[in-house]
Amino acid sequence: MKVGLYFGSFNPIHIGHLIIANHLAEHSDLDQIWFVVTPHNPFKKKNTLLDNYQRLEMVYQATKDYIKLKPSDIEFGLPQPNYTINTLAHLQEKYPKNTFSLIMGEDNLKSFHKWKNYELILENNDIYVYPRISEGKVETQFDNHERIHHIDAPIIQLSSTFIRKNIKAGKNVKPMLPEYVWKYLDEMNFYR
Ligand SMILES: Nc1ncnc2c1ncn2[C@@H]1O[C@H](COP(=O)(O)OP(=O)(O)OP(=O)(O)O)[C@@H](O)[C@H]1O
Ligand SMILES: O=C(O)c1ccc[n+]([C@@H]2O[C@H](COP(=O)([O-])O)[C@@H](O)[C@H]2O)c1
Repeated sequence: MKVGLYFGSFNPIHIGHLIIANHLAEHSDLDQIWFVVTPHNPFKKKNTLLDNYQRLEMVYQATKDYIKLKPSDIEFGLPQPNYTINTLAHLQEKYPKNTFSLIMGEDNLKSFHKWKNYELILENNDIYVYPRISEGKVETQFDNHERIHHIDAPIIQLSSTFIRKNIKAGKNVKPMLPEYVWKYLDEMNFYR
């Protein structure tokens, strides 16, 4: 089975994440897309980060009606911060018959040369890159790379940071979130 690993903090999952995963589900040869909820991104501080299981529950609820989209808690039991190379090794050992590719926004490709053992990731895995407006440049070493596939799809100007900031400022963010996620965040008073 061909699996696209969509790694993320998902703090919280928003409709942009769903549009991206659904685009890959509909327009690529990936059989499934696993939303891998990351306990701790090595490049990010944890101050506004919700609990792992709360983020996982929102991902579960947001994806449950999509047959090819699955939540994954595989990183919950792995050492933190979570280096993707370690998770890939763990997954490949656990599911030797699967082929794993990565899915990421273009912002992550711009810092990909700083990831642990990124050359090894590229030796063994394809990467699907979703366009995103962000600061910085993609390193030239990644230009026309045979493992890196740029997706031609509508740009989505949405981020979890923007949603968190707007919730804090008391703004209505309902259209940016899956229905369950909006209700859950509202009831729990998160990010206020
Ligand atoms: N609007 C978007 N367009 C393209 N890629 C996106 C978009 N939103 C998120 N992604 C990608 O989805 C993955 C998971 O993202 P993440 O959970 O960090 O969301 P985020 O909106 O970037 O969050 P934050 O604002 O907290 O950094 C990353 O690879 C990120 O690049
Ligand atoms: O492996 C690394 O060196 C590395 C460096 C930065 C980010 N990552 C991973 O990239 C994923 C995207 O994170 P985020 O917070 O942008 O959603 C998440 O799973 C991080 O653990 C991984």
